[in-house]
Amino acid sequence: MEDDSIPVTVLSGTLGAGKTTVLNHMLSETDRDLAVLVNDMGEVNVDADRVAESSDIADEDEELVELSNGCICCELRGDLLDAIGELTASDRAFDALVVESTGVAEPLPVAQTLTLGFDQSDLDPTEFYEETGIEPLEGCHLDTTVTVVDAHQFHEAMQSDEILDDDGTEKHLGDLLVEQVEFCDVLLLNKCDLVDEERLAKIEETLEMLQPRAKIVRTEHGHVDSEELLETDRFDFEEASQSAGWIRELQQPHETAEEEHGVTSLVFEARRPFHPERFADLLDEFPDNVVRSKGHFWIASREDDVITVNVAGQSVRVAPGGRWLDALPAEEREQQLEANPELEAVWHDRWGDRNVRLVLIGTEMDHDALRADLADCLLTDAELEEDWSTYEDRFPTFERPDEDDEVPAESDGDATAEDQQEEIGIAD
Ligand SMILES: Nc1nc2c(ncn2[C@@H]2O[C@H](COP(=O)(O)OP(=O)(O)OP(=O)(O)O)[C@@H](O)[C@H]2O)c(=O)[nH]1
Repeated sequence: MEDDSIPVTVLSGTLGAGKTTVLNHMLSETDRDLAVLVNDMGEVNVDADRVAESSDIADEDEELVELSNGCICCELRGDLLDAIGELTASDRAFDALVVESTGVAEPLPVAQTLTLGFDQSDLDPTEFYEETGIEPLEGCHLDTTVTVVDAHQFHEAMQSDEILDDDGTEKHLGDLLVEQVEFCDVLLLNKCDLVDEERLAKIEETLEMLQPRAKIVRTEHGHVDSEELLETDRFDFEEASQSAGWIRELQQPHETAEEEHGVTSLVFEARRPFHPERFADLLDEFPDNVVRSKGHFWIASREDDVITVNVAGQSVRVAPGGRWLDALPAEEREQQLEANPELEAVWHDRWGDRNVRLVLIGTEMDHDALRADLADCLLTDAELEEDWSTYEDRFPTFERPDEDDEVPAESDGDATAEDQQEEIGIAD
C-alpha cells in the first residue's frame, strides 16, 4: 500500500445500534483530520461542526458528504465511489475517511465496491466495471470494516420476525445482523450500559462463534478509542469473506466443548437423503436456540440437485447448489474428479458424492436431541428401497440450466444461486 493512500473505515450496524453515536465520538476524540461520508435514508445526525473541527477542510459542506437517496450496498455503489473520488481528487486535507452505512446495508457488497473501486483487488473486476461503468480510484484503500452491535437488542433482533426493506429487497432483521457480524474486522459491542455482565459475556461468546477473526470491543455510548477503528490495516477481502464461524466449523468439523455460556456448534453429516416432507417439517419448526446454520443437503425427491440451506435467526432460506458430480455427464464428471481428487476418497458406490452436511451454531443446543431430529428426517433403510418420486416435495422449484448445458446450476449466469435463494415458510 502506498504510504499516502487514505485509509477508509466503513461502519455498519442495524438501525439504532449506535453508528452515528460512534462516529460523533470519534470526531470529538481523534487528533486525525477525518472526512465523513454518511449514507442515511432519513435525517443525517452527524454533527457537521465536529467534522469541521476535526478536519482541515475549509468548507464544511464538503467534508461531510451525504448520500441519502438510496443504499450504498445496492444502487448507490457508483455514487459512493464518485463521492470518494471527488473528496480525494481535491486538495482537501484529511488523513482518514469514515463511511457510515445505513442500518439495512450489507457490508460485503460495500466492501466489494470499495475494494474493486480502489483498484487494489485480486478479484476479477471485468464484470463489475462493465456493469457500473466505474473507473478504479487511486489514493485510498479500504482499511477497516466495523460492525456496531446493539447489546441491548441483540437477542431480540436474532429472534425477530421483523422484515426490513432495503430498496425493494426484503431481509429478516436477524439475517442482516448475522451478515454484518460475519463480515467485519472489528465488532463494537455497544450499549453495554444497558446489559448485565452475564448477558454481555453470552453475547460475546455468540459473536466469537459467528466471527472468530474480528476484534471485539465493548462500548458505552460509542466511547471507543478511535485508533481501534482507523488505519488498523485489518481489512483483507479474501480473509473477510472466509472468516465466518460456520465456514471454519464446516472446514474443520469438530464438536466444540461446552463454552462457559453455552454457545456451541455441531456438524451433522450423512450419506443418505432427507425425506422431503420430514425435513421441510423440521425447517418449519427449526429450534429457536439455533442462531446460525449453513450447509447443503440431498433430498430423496431430487436425485440430481444439491440444495443449500442458510439459517440466520428466524430466517430460513434454501437455494440451488449445483448438481451432484454423480449426476453429470461422464466426461464432465471425470474432469471434475481429476480436478478434485479428494472426492474419490469419499465416493460412495451407490450414491456417488451425494451427501448431507450442515453446521449448526447456537446457544444451549441439545446436541443429542438435534442429531436425533435430523437423523429422523433421513430415509429409513426400508424407505431407501421405495420409489422416492412419490414423496411430496414442498421445497421451491429452482430454474435449471438447459439439459445439454453442462454448467452446474450454481454458476449459471441467468439464474445465480443467490438470485434464486428463497425464504421458506414451507408450511404456508
Ligand atoms: N443507553 C445507550 N444508548 C445509546 C448508546 N449508543 C447509542 N445510544 C442511543 O441509541 C440511539 C440510536 O443511536 P444512533 O447512534 O443514532 O444509532 P445509528 O446506528 O446511527 O442509527 P441509524 O442511523 O438510525 O441506523 C440514540 O438515541 C443514541 O443516543 C449506548 O451505548 N447506550
